Amino acid sequence: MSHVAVLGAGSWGTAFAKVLGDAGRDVTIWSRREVVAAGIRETGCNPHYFPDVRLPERVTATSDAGKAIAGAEIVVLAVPSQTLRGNLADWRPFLDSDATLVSLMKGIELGTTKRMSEVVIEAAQVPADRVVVVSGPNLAPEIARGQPAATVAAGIDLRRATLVQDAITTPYMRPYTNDDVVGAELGGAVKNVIALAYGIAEAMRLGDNIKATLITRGLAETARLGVALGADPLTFAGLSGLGDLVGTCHSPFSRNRTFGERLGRGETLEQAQAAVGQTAEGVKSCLAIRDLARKNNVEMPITEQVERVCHEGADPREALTILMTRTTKAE
Ligand SMILES: NC(=O)C1=CN([C@@H]2O[C@H](COP(=O)(O)OP(=O)(O)OC[C@H]3O[C@@H](n4cnc5c(N)ncnc54)[C@H](O)[C@@H]3O)[C@@H](O)[C@H]2O)C=CC1
Ligand SMILES: O=C(CO)COP(=O)(O)O
Repeated sequence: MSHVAVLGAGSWGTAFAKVLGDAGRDVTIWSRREVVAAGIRETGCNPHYFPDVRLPERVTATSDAGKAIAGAEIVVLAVPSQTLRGNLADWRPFLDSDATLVSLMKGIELGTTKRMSEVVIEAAQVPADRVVVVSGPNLAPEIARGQPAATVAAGIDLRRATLVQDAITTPYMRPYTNDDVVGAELGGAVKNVIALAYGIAEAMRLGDNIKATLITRGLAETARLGVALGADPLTFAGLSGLGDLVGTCHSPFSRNRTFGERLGRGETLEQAQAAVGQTAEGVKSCLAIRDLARKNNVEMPITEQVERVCHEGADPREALTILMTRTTKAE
């Protein structure tokens, strides 16, 4: 069995590599920074993300992307959504003509409003059936510690989705296949925006009723956009929809929720960014999702207000008033 390359040594790339290793795969992690790759090789842990989590012996690391990718049957992409296109331009010469590309990203590209699998298809110049999206309630710190979780491997080619499912099945990870790539990706990207709103509500101590409302109406606007783009509405009731939305909103590990809490306490975007450090995809993706919704004549009121708070300096209290005083309508 050939090895798996995981491109990106951040929080999810590292935890995902551990899952693959625990499932019996040989894994090479690519890190942009040699110091991180060397740290993994020398200590068997990723000292920058999970210093207390021992990676399986089958997991190694390099800062040479060509070495990581060469001969890999599965190439996992675990970088920030907004850098993916540029990264793939560098990696394309190394990609095998039949490798399955796995997208872990939960964002929408700024400017193009493309989903991550669309970016992969364009930038890596591969047919759509080679891409599998993995998405679900998968907070990396829990998975790195072996706490149980489930996820979805979504691909239009069931053979490749099953290949990925098999490669990440462990006693603590239960993956399901699905053929709704659009639904899986939108669920993952929009839940980050809703988690920002949830975090704001949490910090402002607005109560549990409004937090439940944000989850429910957030899912409604996610599904509205998804259906307009061809997704199966049922996908949004699954792990990559409701599952991820609830998991992210509830978890103190969520960078998006934490970012929202900081905004809700009155911090600026820059202050919140400096404090959170890691990728909080919703902050940039809220712009792209708002644009995608407008292009498709889909109403996404929560996303609109999150974008105003993040990028237009709107006061969260005013954003809430706008949401609460919209024209009343049927559910
Ligand atoms: N952390 C989590 O619990 C989960 C994250 N995700 C998604 O996975 C994706 C990656 O997130 P994380 O690993 O958590 O983020 P992270 O912030 O922990 O790590 C991102 C990694 O990308 C690297 N990076 C930054 N700029 C880069 C560039 N220009 N080129 C190449 N690499 C660059 C960073 O050095 C870091 O190693 C995101 O789309 C996120 O939404 C999905 C499920 C769970
Ligand atoms: O996608 C995630 C859990 O499924 C991680 O969420 P955050 O990026 O908000 O930490």
